Amino acid sequence: MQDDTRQTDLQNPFLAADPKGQPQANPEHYPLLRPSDIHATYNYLTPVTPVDQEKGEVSQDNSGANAGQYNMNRSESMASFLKRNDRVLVTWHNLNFCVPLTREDKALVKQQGRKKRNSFTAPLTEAVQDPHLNIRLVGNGRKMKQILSASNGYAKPGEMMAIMGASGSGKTSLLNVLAQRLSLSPGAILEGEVRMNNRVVDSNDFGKMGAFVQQDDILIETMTPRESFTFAARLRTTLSEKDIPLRVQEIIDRLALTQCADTRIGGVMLKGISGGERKRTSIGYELITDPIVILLDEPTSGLDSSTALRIIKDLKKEAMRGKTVIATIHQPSGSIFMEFERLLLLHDGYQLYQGPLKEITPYLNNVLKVKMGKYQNVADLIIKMAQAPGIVRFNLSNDELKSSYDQSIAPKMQRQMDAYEKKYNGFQARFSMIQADRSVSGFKQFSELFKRNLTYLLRNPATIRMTFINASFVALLVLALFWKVGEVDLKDDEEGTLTRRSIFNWVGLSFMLTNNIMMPSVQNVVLQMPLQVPVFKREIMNHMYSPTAYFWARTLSGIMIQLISPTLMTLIVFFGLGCPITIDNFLNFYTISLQLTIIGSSIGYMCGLMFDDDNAARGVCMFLTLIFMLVSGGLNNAANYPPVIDQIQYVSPNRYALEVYFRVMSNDQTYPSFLNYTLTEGMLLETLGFTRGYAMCHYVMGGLFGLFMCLGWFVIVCRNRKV
Ligand SMILES: Nc1ncnc2c1ncn2[C@@H]1O[C@H](COP(=O)(O)OP(=O)(O)OP(=O)(O)O)[C@@H](O)[C@H]1O
Repeated sequence: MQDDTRQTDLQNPFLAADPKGQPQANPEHYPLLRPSDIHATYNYLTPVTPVDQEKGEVSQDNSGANAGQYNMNRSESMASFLKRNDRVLVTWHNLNFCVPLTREDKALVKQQGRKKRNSFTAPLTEAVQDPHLNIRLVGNGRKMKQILSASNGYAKPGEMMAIMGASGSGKTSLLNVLAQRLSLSPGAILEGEVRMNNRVVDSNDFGKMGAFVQQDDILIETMTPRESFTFAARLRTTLSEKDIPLRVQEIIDRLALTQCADTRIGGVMLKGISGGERKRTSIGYELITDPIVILLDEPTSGLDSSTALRIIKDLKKEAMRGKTVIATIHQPSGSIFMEFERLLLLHDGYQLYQGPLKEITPYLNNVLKVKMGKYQNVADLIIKMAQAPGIVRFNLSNDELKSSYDQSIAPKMQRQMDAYEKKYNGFQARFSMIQADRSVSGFKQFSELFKRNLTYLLRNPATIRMTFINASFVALLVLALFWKVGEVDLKDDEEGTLTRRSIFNWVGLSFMLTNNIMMPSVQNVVLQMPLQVPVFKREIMNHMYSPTAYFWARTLSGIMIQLISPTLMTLIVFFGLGCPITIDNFLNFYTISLQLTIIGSSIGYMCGLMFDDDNAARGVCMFLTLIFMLVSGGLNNAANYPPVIDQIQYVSPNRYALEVYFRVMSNDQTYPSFLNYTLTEGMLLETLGFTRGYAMCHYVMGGLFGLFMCLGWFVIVCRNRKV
């Protein structure tokens, strides 16, 4: 038995260079397990003889799967199983995928009102079928939209498979099902199985050994490709700090990103690398983990033909390294189309063709009797055929395409799939470098995310500039309105006019400060939340880090930037208000401004995480801040609220902040004597209902910060517990 060399991909022993220097899968180098790795319960078989005697693909397969075979102990975890496998046959069996009806679907169903018994029966349903909308009734009589219907198929290692079909035919849904990304479709029902090397995968398995490249390039725009790859390598691989730069450079070279490796990725607001480079960066971000299976949703969309071809050729190289590559593709050029080995054609969730690319033309000519022009692009023709069969041949219908597939292709495909499953059953090779079980500590996840988010914020000039401009503008406005309002001599104010005026000013000042610090801190966070949510969703689905690590890193780094605002505000405003300049007053003023800011941010995070819809998040934030403002004691006397409203002021940060600002102004003043009594600070505070005191206000503000942060953390954990 050969030795299982546990090498990294930098010295991939499974590749042999062909004379042109292209990496080639080398069947002779597939290592088997070391004797020490053999679990006692593995039942080793002698090298497998070709399992399928049928002429065709299986007997011609040179993927090296015959090198050895064992039956996996069912109690063994998928993680340890996959560690021994780097060549994965992906198969899927009888997939029926239904999603809840959208409001538009329901309206359509109502309109059509025509219900017909469904011809195919799956245990899932009793059914009603409509020609435009596949409706199924699930167990409890609920109607659902069927997106994939009895889909079977396989993709082999070393090959690239194209999934084609018109828009809405179910390509992305199939890819999502293969990647077990079911959390993207809440309420969806999936029947059938996805297997890898004949082992049924569950929702946690794919992220540990495969990669999914989404259609949209979801990247942090202020980072460079090199920084992005390094971040992914730190959190998703077991490579040492010494090896990470080498691995990153290897990916950069492999995807020809050298020229832009240190340029910011950019986005809508920030010019960065080109569209093709962005797409290759997205692919590299996933390839950094050296995944065994690579799924890509429309990797060429929006790119010019030469860039698209280049990307497909890059992917082809990955397939030649022994990876299983499956990509959905929409109207490819002839040259791109010819790079694929295998094709799956979908229409409304049904399969119309599946097999080697080279067999599509004979199938069209001989079975479907479709005449092709000499220079016709086959890819164009089959897309047209899937959309409107009558265009490519008179009288050709979708029903004929389906029945032709069922009769001519499905049985043979099924036999080949069974044969391959036997052949790849438990096939073993080198260790995968993806972290099967996340071994990066929670603290490491936190520190990497903290660094990334801080860099993101600091490199975002607009954010920093706006923070400075906003804080300075508000501070100057406050000074313009309340310049030296604390510097009045009340001593001989026997009429009390000056005193009333001053108290009115101090309350107004405190109210304005409270709102102008709280509101921007809430809004800054809520407005920024949507920018990073797609990145979070993608990474959390890849199990890169935990929601807890993300939450604390994101909020604490965000709050650090937010602290600029109250600091600037205090420095500009405090000395111009005419309040007694003492250390105590300054510290109280500054501390309460900081506390108000961080509470505002925590409310923003809590609401931003609670809703997917930005408008809903903004709406709830506005509502909360408005309520807190109304019970702050700035608009009416804090001692005189009606009973229910009175309770709200206990959780209103504005209420405590306003009291502290007022105390700073009223502190150390010399109060006048009237006919019957002498006004004191205590009397004044009691009359206005500001009776909590400095210490209590600061403690409660600390508690409220903790409360809103914990609520935000609770929301993010609950909302992502099923990912
Ligand atoms: N979670 C869902 N809820 C409701 N409808 C859905 C859901 N997922 C997919 N669909 C619907 O299923 C159909 C197939 O969607 P899918 O995204 O798989 O198509 P596609 O072939 O990838 O299309 P395109 O090429 O335009 O991306 C579409 O009509 C889509 O609106």
